[in-house]
Amino acid sequence: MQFSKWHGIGNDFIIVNGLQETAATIAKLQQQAAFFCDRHLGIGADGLIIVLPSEKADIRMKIINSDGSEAEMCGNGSRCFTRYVFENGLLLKRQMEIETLAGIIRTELVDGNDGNVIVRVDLGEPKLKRAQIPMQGDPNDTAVHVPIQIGEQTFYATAVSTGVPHCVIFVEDLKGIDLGVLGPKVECHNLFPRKTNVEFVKVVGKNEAIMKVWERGAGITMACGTGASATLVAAALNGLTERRAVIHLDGGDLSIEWDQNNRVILSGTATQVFQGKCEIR
Ligand SMILES: N[C@@H](CCC[C@H](N)C(=O)O)C(=O)O
Repeated sequence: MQFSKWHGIGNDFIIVNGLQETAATIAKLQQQAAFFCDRHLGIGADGLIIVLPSEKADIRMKIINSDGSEAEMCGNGSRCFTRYVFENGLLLKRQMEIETLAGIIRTELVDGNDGNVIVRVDLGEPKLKRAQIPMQGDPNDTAVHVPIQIGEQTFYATAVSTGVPHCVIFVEDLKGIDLGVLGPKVECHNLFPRKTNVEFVKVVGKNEAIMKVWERGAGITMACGTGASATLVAAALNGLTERRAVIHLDGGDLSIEWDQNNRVILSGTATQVFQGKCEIR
């Protein structure tokens, strides 16, 4: 089977054109996703993306995490997917509608100033998980910023879904956060019955923040597009940033805007690394 390896600022994916594969092969591929994503025994990636036909949109994206679980959506993956389907001639449109388990997202290929191709993703409206804790002074409203207890430590979390669940925690001392220890504890905290992606964030200006991510089903990754988007929404809601900001991640920067129509727009690069062939058993 032919595959391509792509990354969106270091968040990397194996992409397979499922349009030319049988349903049986796609099922096997999905079952073996964890093996293909394994960095020692397989190709190595944070996730596996399969291109499929859609009856509701131009095309469908299936995204499987490196542990084999299926995610509803993927921000960085959708940028890679958009360039992949365009450059391989599977869809000759610079603006496309992509069906995902989180609904239909809209993407657009845009020529950047520096010669880079930028992919813009309209993730739709963010959803807030409002805790049943009355806000001070307003008994009808409920908090978006809630305490979460991890061992001896109490953090304040803002839960936002941008297609997949995110728990955003603002901290002053990002270097003091042991992501490998705290990430899985927050991911599996009982506040999140379907688990969650986890972002620790230091805001460094009204239009700028630094983010580290522990992804549900993948662990520490160099970047997360829906996570950077959830971070911007959480920061703006908490009055920490404006509604447009650059989020700095280990693999590079993403530009996020939460526009006046309540839609979250993510922009960044998508890069092909190599192509190859693998055997499906
Ligand atoms: N890396 C992604 C998110 C992928 C899905 C996530 N691990 C989940 O299970 O929710 C992104 O760029 O958004």
